[in-house]
Amino acid sequence: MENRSDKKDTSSDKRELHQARQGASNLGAPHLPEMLLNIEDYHKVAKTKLTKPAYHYYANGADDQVTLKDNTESFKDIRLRPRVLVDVSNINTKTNLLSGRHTIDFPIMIAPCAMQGMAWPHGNDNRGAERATARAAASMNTLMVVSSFSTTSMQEVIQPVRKDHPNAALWYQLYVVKDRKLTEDMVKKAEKCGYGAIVVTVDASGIGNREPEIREHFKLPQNLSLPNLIVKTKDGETHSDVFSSVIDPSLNWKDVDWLRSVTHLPIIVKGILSSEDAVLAVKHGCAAIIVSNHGARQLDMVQSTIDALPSIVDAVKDCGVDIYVDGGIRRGTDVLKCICMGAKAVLVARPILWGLTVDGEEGVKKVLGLLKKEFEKAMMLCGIQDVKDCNRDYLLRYNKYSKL
Ligand SMILES: Cc1cc2nc3c(=O)[nH]c(=O)nc-3n(C[C@H](O)[C@H](O)[C@H](O)COP(=O)(O)O)c2cc1C
Ligand SMILES: CCCCCCC(=O)C(=O)O
Repeated sequence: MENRSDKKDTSSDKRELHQARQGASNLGAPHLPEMLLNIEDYHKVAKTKLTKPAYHYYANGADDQVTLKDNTESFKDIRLRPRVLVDVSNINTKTNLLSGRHTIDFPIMIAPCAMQGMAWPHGNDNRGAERATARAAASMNTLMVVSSFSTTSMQEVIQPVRKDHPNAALWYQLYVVKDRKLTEDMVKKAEKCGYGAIVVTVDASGIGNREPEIREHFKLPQNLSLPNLIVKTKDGETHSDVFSSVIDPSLNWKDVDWLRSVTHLPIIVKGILSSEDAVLAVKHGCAAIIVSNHGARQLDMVQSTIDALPSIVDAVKDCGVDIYVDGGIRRGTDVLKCICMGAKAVLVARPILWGLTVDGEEGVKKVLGLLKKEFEKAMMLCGIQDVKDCNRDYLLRYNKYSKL
């Protein structure tokens, strides 16, 4: 594929890959995918396969990337407090979403991720990437949120996957664009072709300052396009230019009411970091909230999402809305901490891109499978039989050893 090159491997990337291979061959692993034991293993290999600009676009955060680090590090400040002598011979991770509208096998969903085409390892069919991710989600019985900036149109993602998996659960992530007619058309199209909810992203009035991708002159490769928004990138235009030319920074709560008036689909707001905004989301009729800092790609220096979660849960837990969270989730124990803290489910983005880069649909399935297995094991070893029984008694604030 045009946008891939083996030349950009740094010696430290190569060393890491060699060590990963070495480690696995010491364990007698037969070939590469077998020895990718965790999300970080997938990340290391994906880094060697992507072009440098694409890697930096996917991996990095805004400004000094303080929040990017916090998103993962904050999980370490929370420790688990297991209970013993509980029958954990059957672990139940099935999760209902949006008052039973969907049931997923385990509470880990795929977050909206723009431009997956750059992570597609199988050459020419540029519509393959998001389709592969959708198939992987469906075959694992979980849910994918498709980005407005997908490199495959929303219809071309959902139609083929629904042939094999008629109940495949997909939501459409909406960027509200200046052209409200186009926004409305996107929403109506999503409803018509079978998406189960509209996830409106509210933390991107402009694109964050992501210096590594600016240094790498990142832009969408010529062989890819953004068909949902009918955006054709012009020569010399950065993706940040494209974003500012289409996205509407005047977006406000009245638009959420307007969105509700143009569709029957549930509206989910993505990008909530304060309890005040969570309460407003409930007042404006949203069906769910995604606690998110956009993978630390927008405003640096905001709270990590696991730290923002408890006060939001406390503010709206009795209001009948689902609360989901994303950001820095890389281990099953991270998932468990989120669910015990009060989230109904989590979403992951970068781990999915690493899986897709390494092995297409299979890679995404493996990544989801790894997280699922780790989550089940964490539940089992914590003495939790059913996701419904997760609560804050299983958590400790590490530094103070105090209960949450
Ligand atoms: C490469 C990339 C593209 C993204 N594109 C979108 C997008 O189109 N819409 C959106 O709402 N969020 C987008 N996000 C944010 C994710 O949906 C999610 O909030 C965040 O990345 C989760 O953190 P994680 O990557 O640490 O799992 C993107 C994230 C990444 C890494
Ligand atoms: C012109 C394409 C901009 C896509 C922005 C997608 C996004 O949300 C991200 O975090 O990146």
